[in-house]
Amino acid sequence: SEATVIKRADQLRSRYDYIIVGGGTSGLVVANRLTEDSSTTVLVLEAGEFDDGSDEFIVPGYMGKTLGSSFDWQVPSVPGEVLTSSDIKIPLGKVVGGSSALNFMIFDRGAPADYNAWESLGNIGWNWSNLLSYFKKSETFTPPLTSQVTDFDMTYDSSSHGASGPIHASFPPLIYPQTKNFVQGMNSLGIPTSHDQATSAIGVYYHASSIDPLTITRSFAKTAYHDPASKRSNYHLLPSSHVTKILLTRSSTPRAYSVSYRHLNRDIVVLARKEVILAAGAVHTPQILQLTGIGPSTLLRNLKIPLTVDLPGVGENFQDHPSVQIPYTFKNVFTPDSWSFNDILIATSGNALSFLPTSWYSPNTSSIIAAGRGQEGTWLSPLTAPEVTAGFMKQRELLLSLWDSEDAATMEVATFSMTQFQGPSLVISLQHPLSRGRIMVTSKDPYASPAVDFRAFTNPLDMELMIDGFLFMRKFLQTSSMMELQPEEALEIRGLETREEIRQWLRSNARPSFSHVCCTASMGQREEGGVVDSELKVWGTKGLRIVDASVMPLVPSAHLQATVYAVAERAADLIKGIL
Ligand SMILES: Cc1cc2nc3c(=O)[nH]c(=O)nc-3n(C[C@H](O)[C@H](O)[C@H](O)COP(=O)(O)OP(=O)(O)OC[C@H]3O[C@@H](n4cnc5c(N)ncnc54)[C@H](O)[C@@H]3O)c2cc1C
Repeated sequence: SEATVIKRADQLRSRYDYIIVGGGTSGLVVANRLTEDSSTTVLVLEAGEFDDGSDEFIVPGYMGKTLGSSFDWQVPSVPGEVLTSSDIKIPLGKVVGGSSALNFMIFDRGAPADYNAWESLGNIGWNWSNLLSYFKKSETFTPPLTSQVTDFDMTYDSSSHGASGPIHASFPPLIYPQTKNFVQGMNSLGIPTSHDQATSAIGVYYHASSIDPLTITRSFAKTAYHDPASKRSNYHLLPSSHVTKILLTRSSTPRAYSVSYRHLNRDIVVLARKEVILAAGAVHTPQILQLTGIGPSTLLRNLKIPLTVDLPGVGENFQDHPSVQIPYTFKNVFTPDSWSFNDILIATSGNALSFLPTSWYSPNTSSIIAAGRGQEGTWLSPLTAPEVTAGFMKQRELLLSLWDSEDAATMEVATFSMTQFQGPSLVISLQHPLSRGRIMVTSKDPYASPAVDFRAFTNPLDMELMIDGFLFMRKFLQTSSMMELQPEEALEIRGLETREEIRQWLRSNARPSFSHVCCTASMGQREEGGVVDSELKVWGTKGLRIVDASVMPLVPSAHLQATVYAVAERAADLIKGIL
C-alpha cells in the first residue's frame, strides 16, 4: 500500500487542490473521498509515521499495547481544579490512521437526540436523519454469529447499518460468558436491551467493534480509507510532516493558500489551489489555528502572535466524557477452559455497554434539573469571552432538556477486561457534561504542547450525576446476575456512605477523559463562539475548513469514532459541493 506514498518532500508537487493537515481518522476519510475524482489532487501531511506493521496494532487482544509508544502523542494536561487526579497524559494517535490506530475499537453511535441537538444550536443540516446516511456510508456491518444470537440473546437490525462502507463493524467470534451477567443485571433493574443500538442507543447492548471479520484484525482509517486511495496518482501522503501553521492572504477576508511544515529537519511550504483542510484532531487543530493567528485576540496579543482573525471560540468548548473505574474484584470470573491462547487474542474485552437516561439511575433527577435551570453562574473559565458564554447558555438549556429526557443518556456503564485475572472492570462515564474545558497555546513554539485544561466537574451538577452513577453501581452489583460473579467491593470504597464521602473519593479517583476529546473548534454562530459555519468553513476566512472531532458542538453519548467517520463523510460531500 505504500508504493505510491511519497517518501521525500522533493517528490511532491509544488501545488495541490487540497492540503489535508493530519492523516488521522477524519483526514483519511476526506482524502479518500476527494481523490475519487481523478482530476482532484490531494496532499495529506501527517506528523506521525506509518505503523510498524506489528500485531500490537491489529490484533484485538493486544489493544492498548501501543499506548505510550512513539506512535502516541501523550499530551500532558493541566492539573484539575476539582479533580486532584487529573494531570494525566492524554493518548492520541501520532501515526497514519491517527487515533483510529490506537483506539479500543468500540463502534457505536449516539442517540438521535444527541445529533438533533447540533441542529437546534443553529447548525443547519446537522441532524440525525442526515447523519444516518453517512453512518451507513462509512460502514460494512456483519451481524453476530447465529450461535451468539442464541447463546447471548443478541438482537440486531441490518437495515440500520451500512452494507458496503470502508469500515468493518462486527462482533468478535468469542465473547466472554460473563458479559451476559452484565446485560441480565441491567435488565433486572428495568433497563431494557436495545434491539439495535445503531438507531436506538439507549439501554444495554452488545456493541460491535471495528474489526474485519475475515481476518479478525483492526479495521481503521489506514486500512479502510488510505490503502485504497494510495493506488491513485492524485493522492499523496507525506508522513513525518509536522504542520506548524497555515498561511493566509492579507486581504479583508483572508484566504488560506499554503501550509508550512517541518519534514526531516527542513521547513517546507506547499501551496493549496482550493482549500486547506484541518484534520489534526481536537487537541492540535485549535493549536494550529492559534499559531496561525486565528483565535482569542487577548491570548494572541499576549503571546505576540499576529492576529489574522479574532475568533474567541478557538480552543474553547472543550468536552470529553469524565469517567471512573468502580473498583471491584470478581471471584467467579473466568476464561472458558476450551479457549486457546489464540482465542483470547481474538476476543475483545468487555463487549457490552449500557447508556442510561438520568431518571433511570438518579433518584434526584428533578431536583438536579431544577438546580440546573436556576444556575446563575456558568462555571466557565474567567478568561472566556462573552460570545462563548452566550453560546454556552444556549447549550445549557438544551443539555438540561436532554438530562430530563428518556431519549438521551447522561451516564454510560462500560465493562472492560473480562479476563480471569482482572475481572470485569466497570467504568462509569458522564455523557453530556455541563463543565467546559479549554485548550490554549502557551507560546509561539509549534512543537510545544498547548495547555490542555479539561476543567472536569467544575460545574457542580456534573458531580451530582456522577455520585448518583456511583450509587447506582452498588445497586447493580447486588443484582442476582452480578452476584453470581461474586463481586467484592475494594476496601477503598467500602466505607463510603455519604454523598460528601463519595464526592471526595471521586475527586481523587475520577479521570477527566474517556479518550473522547472534542468540540474545540465547534460549529456554531460566530456571535455564539462558533469557529466553523454549518459548511465547516472557518468564520472570517476563505479556503479553510475543519473536518475532525473539533467541530462537534456537543459530545454525543457514544464512543466517538463512528461519529467522527460520519461527520468526515458528510464533510467530504460538503467540500465536493454536492450537498
Ligand atoms: C486510546 C484511545 C481509545 C479510544 N477508544 C475508542 C473506542 O473504543 N471507540 C471509539 O469509538 N472511539 C475511541 N476513541 C476515540 C476515537 O478514536 C477518536 O475520537 C477519533 O479517532 C478522533 O479522530 P480525529 O480525526 O478527530 O483525530 P485523530 O484520529 O487523532 O487524527 C489526528 C491526526 O492529526 C495528526 N496531527 C496532529 N497534529 C499535527 C500536526 N501539527 N501536523 C501534522 N499532523 C498532525 C495526528 O498525528 C493524527 O494522525 C479512542 C481514542 C483513544 C486515543
